[in-house]
Order: sequence, then C-alpha cells, then structure tokens
Amino acid sequence: APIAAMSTGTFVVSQPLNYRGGARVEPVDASGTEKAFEPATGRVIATFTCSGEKEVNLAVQDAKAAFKIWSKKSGMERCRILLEAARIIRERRDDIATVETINNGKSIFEARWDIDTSWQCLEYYAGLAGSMAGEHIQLPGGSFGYTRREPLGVCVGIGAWNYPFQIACWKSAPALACGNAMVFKPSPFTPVSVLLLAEIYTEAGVPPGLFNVVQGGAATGQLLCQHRDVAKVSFTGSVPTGSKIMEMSAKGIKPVTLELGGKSPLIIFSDCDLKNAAKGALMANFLTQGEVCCNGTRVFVQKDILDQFTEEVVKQTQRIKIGDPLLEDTRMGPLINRPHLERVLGFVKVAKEQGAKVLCGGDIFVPEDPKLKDGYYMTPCVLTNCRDDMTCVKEEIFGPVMSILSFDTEAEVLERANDTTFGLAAGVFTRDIQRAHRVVAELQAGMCFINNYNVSPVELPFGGYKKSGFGRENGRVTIEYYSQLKTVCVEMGDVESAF
Ligand SMILES: NC(=O)C1=CN([C@@H]2O[C@H](COP(=O)(O)OP(=O)(O)OC[C@H]3O[C@@H](n4cnc5c(N)ncnc54)[C@H](O)[C@@H]3O)[C@@H](O)[C@H]2O)C=CC1
Repeated sequence: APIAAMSTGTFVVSQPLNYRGGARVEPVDASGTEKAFEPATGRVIATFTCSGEKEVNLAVQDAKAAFKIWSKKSGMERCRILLEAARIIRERRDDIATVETINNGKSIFEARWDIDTSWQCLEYYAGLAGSMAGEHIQLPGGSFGYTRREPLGVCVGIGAWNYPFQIACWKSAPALACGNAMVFKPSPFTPVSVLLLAEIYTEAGVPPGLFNVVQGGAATGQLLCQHRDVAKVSFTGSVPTGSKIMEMSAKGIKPVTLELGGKSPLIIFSDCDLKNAAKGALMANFLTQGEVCCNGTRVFVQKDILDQFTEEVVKQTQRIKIGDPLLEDTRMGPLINRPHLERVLGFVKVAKEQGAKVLCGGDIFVPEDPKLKDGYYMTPCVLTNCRDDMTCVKEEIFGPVMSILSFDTEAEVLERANDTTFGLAAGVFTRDIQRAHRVVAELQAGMCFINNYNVSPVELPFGGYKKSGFGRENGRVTIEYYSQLKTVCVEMGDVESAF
C-alpha cells in the first residue's frame, strides 16, 4: 500500500537509516542507540545507532570518490539529473509529506507545502547549474585572465528537526548543482525522511556516494565538522550549537553557513488591512506548531487598533483545528516531543507570573481519539499585556505562543523591534508604501516581509543578521557559498624577468 494511505499509529521503519555508496546501510561502528517517535501518539517508530568515527570516515570517503566523477560533469549534465530528482519528489509528494508528518507532527496540509518548496529548490538550482560560468578578462599585450567557478569538495549538511526534508533539499540542491558531494546528518529526532531524498537522488542518476546520510547527535556531528576531508559545513539549528560548529570549522579553516534561531518582530500599523494583518500574525506564529526559526513572535500593534486586532487574532486562533496531523482538516499537530512540550508550557507559566495575560490557549490538549492520548499537543496561545523585558518576549520559545505588545510611534517601535541579539526575520503590515519601505530599511533582519509573513519562495535568499547566523540559503547568491573562484593568468608574450 502507498505510504500516503497510512493512518496515524501504524508506520514503523525497519530498513537501515544510514545511506552510503548509493544504498541504505547499517553503520560499521556506532556509539549509543537513539529512538525516533511519532509525536501524534508518542509511539517509537525507529530505533537506530549513532554513527562513529569509522562510519563517518567511510561516508566521507565515498563522497570523495563520487565528487571526482560529479565535479567533472558539465552544468547541463548536472541540471538534467537534478530536474529528474525534482520530478520524482513531485510525483511522490504525498508519500514524502506523510512520512514528514508522522515523524515531525506537523499537519499533512502543511507538510505538502514543505515538499513543494523542496522540489522547487531542486528545479531552481538545476536551472542555474547550466549557466554557472567564470569571466574572461583582457590584459595588456594580448595576455588575459579567466576565472573558473569550481566546487568546494565534500560538504557537510547538519539539520534541525522542524523541516527535515526541506532543510536537506535546501542544502543539497545548491551543493550538488555546484558540483559538490554531500554528507548529511539529520536531527536524531527526525531521521527518516531524508532517506527518501537519498534514494531519489540515486534513482535520478547521481553517482553512488554523492549524497550520503549518517545518523546521530552531537558526537556524530562533531566527527563530521572535524573531518580533514570536509570542505564546508552548512548548519541549521540553535545559536549555542552554531557557535560550536563555527569554532570547530575555524580549526580547519572551513567556511560555514549558519542558519540559527530568532525572535523576530512583526509590526502592525493602524493603517493596515486588519483582516490580512491578523492572518499574517497567525502565519507568523502557528505554522509547524510554532516550531519555526523565522517566526514573528513579537507582534507589535499600534495602540489605536490594539483591541480590534487582538480580538480578530484570538477569534482566528481559536478556530485552528488541533489533532491527528494526518487528517485533511487538521491545521495543528503535536509538538516534537514531551520535553519540548513541557519547555513551551513552562514559558507560558513564566509569562503569567511576569504579568502577561493569556487570551487563549497555552494548555495541554488531549484529543478525543484514544490513540492520540499520549501525543504532545497543546492549544495555540495568544499573550497580551506583554512588556519588552519579559522572558516570553526576549527568548525564542519555538512553540505556538504569540506575544502581543502595543506601540505609539514608528520611531519607538523600530527601536524596540531591533533591541534583540537575533536578526533572522521581520514583518510590517501597512497600506502606506513609503512607510513600509522606510521601516524595512531600518529593520536589522535578513528576511523582511511586507504585508505577508513566512512565505518562502526558493528564488529569494534566506538567512540571518546578528546572532541568527550568516551565509544564505536559496536564491542566486547561495552559489557563492558552495563554490570557489579559481583565477588563471595567461601570458601570451615573453617572461619579463626582474633577474
Ligand atoms: N535559521 C534557520 O534556518 C533555522 C533555525 N532553527 C533553529 O534550530 C533550533 C532548533 O533545532 P534543534 O535541532 O533543537 O537545534 P540543535 O542546535 O540542538 O541541533 C541542530 C543539529 O545540530 C546537531 N548538533 C548538536 N550539537 C552538535 C555539535 N556539537 N556538533 C555538531 N552537530 C551538533 C544536532 O544533532 C542537530 O542535527 C532553534 O533554535 C531554531 O531557531 C531551526 C530551523 C531553521
């Protein structure tokens, strides 16, 4: 039966979760066992071992061998294979989305969007692969120089658990388009769906070993970052881990891309379209149970529309259907695991103690269906009476908790919006076009939205300012982060020697 026909509570993984040399393999050495869960039911769906030094070595060596073949191909040859992989992902969209939903907990409705931005990313970089080129520069006397855009070698991708398949595509598509090989390590919470991508790449025709998967946590990640044959590390995760990755990469002088967390502002001016602004606030806070790095969790609302806006947001939030994430009409599933659910509920408790008012949600939710009783559900929460110094306003919660703050003037809100060490995203709702562009020009964030939030077209570069990281994913510019320039200087005359 197709995976897409499965219901919650039935899926188990029996095949190995490492991928090397074009096939699923059990790691040759391992340290410790991990379990992956189905957050909807609390059921174990996979037990796997964390790869040790020997296994990481083999994965890197296989990638090196594949790199030799792949890097010699023309851009057009790589384009064709990536387009075929994109086509297969599109064809299996519902199966992949189902696996993502089972292992992550996000609604199937939303998981399908993630798979769409995944194959679109492969299509986009496939399209660029054929047009990657260097320059020709004329020098005196008929001499000249030219540049070659060359791949880096074996790149490492390390992913978070909130967008497991999409993160793997956003890293591997530009890496492979540029001629690199990749070893990918997903989060130990979500080890499953990236295997589908590995199999699709093989089916599409990449050389065996070009895209390998190793499983494990921090220890396995460290082995990858410290490996002498790894040319680059692209990381998505938290700020503290990002800082460790950068330290390890510094030792080997390896370039890094860091996509880290955020506490982004969403600014609602009183001249906005109120219905759209309220919808935008939900999009900015409640996708994937609020476990989204670029969420606009500090919602600043101009005073004269505060009551009206808040009322509309609460009304829309209370309508969100929570429950079995594989059902078509569900719009919010369970959080990733029990400790994380408790952490998020803890933030709501502290917010109340610090004087915030809960307008809705913030409680454990137990769905009626008995098979879901051990899942990790909570009701989406809207907090008001918030102040800038409260914990819920300062720290990344990574759950469905929106904090509403009020403001008077544009200058005031800009200062408060920028008063954070993060700088991933920001949003503005206004009908005044001068104001919209003036405000985004002042916002310290890598990804700014005007009159919408959390849309992610793959044509647009995505990444952070400040402690939210550096380097970009998606868009043309990412080619720069997965390639290097070689300059060739050609003498057409005689050597003019100083000696
Ligand atoms: N900017 C972005 O694009 C995104 C950022 N995030 C951020 O990620 C965080 C949540 O994800 P988590 O998985 O909990 O983050 P995390 O930092 O705990 O783990 C991320 C990945 O790093 C690995 N890792 C952990 N310690 C390591 C070490 N010492 N060396 C090498 N690898 C190591 C983990 O196994 C996992 O694969 C949030 O802070 C969120 O904001 C999440 C998604 C997107």
